[in-house]
Amino acid sequence: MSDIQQVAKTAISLMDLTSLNDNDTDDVIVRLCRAARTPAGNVAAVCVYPAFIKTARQELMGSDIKIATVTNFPHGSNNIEASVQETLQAVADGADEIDIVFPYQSLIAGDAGIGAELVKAHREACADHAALKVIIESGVLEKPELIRRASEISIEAGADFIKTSTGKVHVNATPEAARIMMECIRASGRDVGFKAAGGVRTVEEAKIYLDSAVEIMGENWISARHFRFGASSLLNNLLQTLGLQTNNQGGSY
Ligand SMILES: O=C[C@H](O)COP(=O)(O)O
Repeated sequence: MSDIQQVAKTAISLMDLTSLNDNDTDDVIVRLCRAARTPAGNVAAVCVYPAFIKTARQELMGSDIKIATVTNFPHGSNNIEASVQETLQAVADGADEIDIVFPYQSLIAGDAGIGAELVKAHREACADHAALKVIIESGVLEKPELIRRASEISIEAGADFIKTSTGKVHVNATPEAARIMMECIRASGRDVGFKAAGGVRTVEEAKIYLDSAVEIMGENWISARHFRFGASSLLNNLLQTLGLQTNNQGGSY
């Protein structure tokens, strides 16, 4: 197996195979869950809207593939009570992982406190039942000091992962933001993971993030416990890199 094929195989095992479209249906999510079991091994998780947790649960029963969902999504409101209700419901419905959007607009406006409070409240809501992944929307925060601040606040408040992006804004994951975020994880000394999400579509792009992760966190850190790709359109490219046939010609979920 060539180096790039090894990257493709690793990236499959680290993928949150995502469908977060307004026109998603049960059928779309069933197909997503079937695609999640690839000839090169299972992806780490599927990521779906809360309305489809039960469908995914049923389809993935008996597999090791986690069910991730999104709350406070995609705008990152500062409404703690409403967003916590969404998370509690998602956990009750059987989500294994909750990707919440940090109130990034509040941080840009100078309020760091609300982000800390919101993440802490979601930490409590997830308790030991679900992993908490915090989306900081790095492309909108834009400035390195804001990306750093949102990462530090989220880590301090109990995030299990920090995640770059919703995939719903103009600038999503970038290698620069990824480096800043992983450097914050390293500096914190905490057992926190990183998720590059939004706009990652090729094995070559995936390799850039993995190379940075190895450089900053070390090779042993790379596993689904610590590193994920959130992607709707990466899987076909990885399977093609491995010389495996795919039925989904569109390459996008
Ligand atoms: O969390 C994952 C993102 O929403 C996926 O974004 P993407 O559709 O650009 O791959």
